[in-house]
Amino acid sequence: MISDNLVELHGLTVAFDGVKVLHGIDLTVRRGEAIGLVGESGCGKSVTWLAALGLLPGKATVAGSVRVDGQEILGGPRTVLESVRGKRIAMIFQDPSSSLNPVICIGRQITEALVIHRALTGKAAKAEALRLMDMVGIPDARRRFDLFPHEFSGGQCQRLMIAMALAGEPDLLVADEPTTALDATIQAQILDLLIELRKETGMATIFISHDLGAVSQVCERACVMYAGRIVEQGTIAALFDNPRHPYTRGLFDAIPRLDGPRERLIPIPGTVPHPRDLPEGCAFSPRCSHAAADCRSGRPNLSAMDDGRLLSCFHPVGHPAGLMQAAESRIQEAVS
Ligand SMILES: Nc1ncnc2c1ncn2[C@@H]1O[C@H](COP(=O)(O)OP(=O)(O)OP(=O)(O)O)[C@@H](O)[C@H]1O
Repeated sequence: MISDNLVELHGLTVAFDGVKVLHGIDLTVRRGEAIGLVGESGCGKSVTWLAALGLLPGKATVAGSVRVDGQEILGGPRTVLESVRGKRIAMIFQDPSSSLNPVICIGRQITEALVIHRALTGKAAKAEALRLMDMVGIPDARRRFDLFPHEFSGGQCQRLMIAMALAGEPDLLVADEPTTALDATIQAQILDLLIELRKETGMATIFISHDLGAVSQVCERACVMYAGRIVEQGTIAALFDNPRHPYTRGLFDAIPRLDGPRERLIPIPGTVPHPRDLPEGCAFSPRCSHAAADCRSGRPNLSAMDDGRLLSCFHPVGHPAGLMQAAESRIQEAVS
């Protein structure tokens, strides 16, 4: 029987030149689901997936386990990793130039991906490349098949990068800040495209973003990362309505809200520590207004709460599960 779990990360750690930047990430991605990874710059969001896909430079030391459909891909033969990368799991980045070759026309680049991942050739490969260009919303694909990346706009290059990623019919698309470099209207279009493609193909999505609003549109679940660890994980509803880690709350307080009276934005004081200089105990404690002596001496484990979320905090904020569930059922009643 095929398990519901598509990708399982267990104790994933990464060090660069002996300095640990990722401290044992555990995360299960189920088939078809969309999970957001959020946190300030430098928290380890990108490194998590670059490590899982063997895309980090040679100086990185990666340990732990990455299973795809139960098969270990970390530290195994290169052929196993290559059979997964691009085909089972594809990754797209903020900057399309990291994936698109400027001196090869777009049609050929997508066709080559189809040759590699799906062994399509000739007319069949071209027809499929055109279908993918059409699917990601490139108008007049047939006429633009022979154009080069610089002949497309930034948003269209992002769409073309997504088309290349789809060439292998991946089970999981990892989208690393895919909209950050785009203006607001194009950002919204790319988000809609990701949502549509997931509906159409049933692929799972990891959405890495600073933009909590975008995460809530695309994902059902989110992981909040801080200093190389997951500090809170739960459904979008649970995290947005009732953040329990002071860091999650801090991220929300620091963004403008469009859905209510304009409140003062409260930035989180201080900055993310350098991985070389992590404080004792909870890494967030020096920036946390709720921190007590125990936070500075010990580090809380990531543990399951009554409402199903995972939390790593000795002194959570917000409401315990019971109150939250009552609030959720009131919301349900109000909308039904
Ligand atoms: N190639 C590298 N060599 C050394 N350190 C690195 C390398 N890549 C990442 N790091 C370090 O690993 C840590 C995690 O970086 P990562 O890029 O995963 O953060 P992030 O949460 O994705 O941030 P951003 O949102 O800015 O991309 C940071 O301290 C970063 O400086």
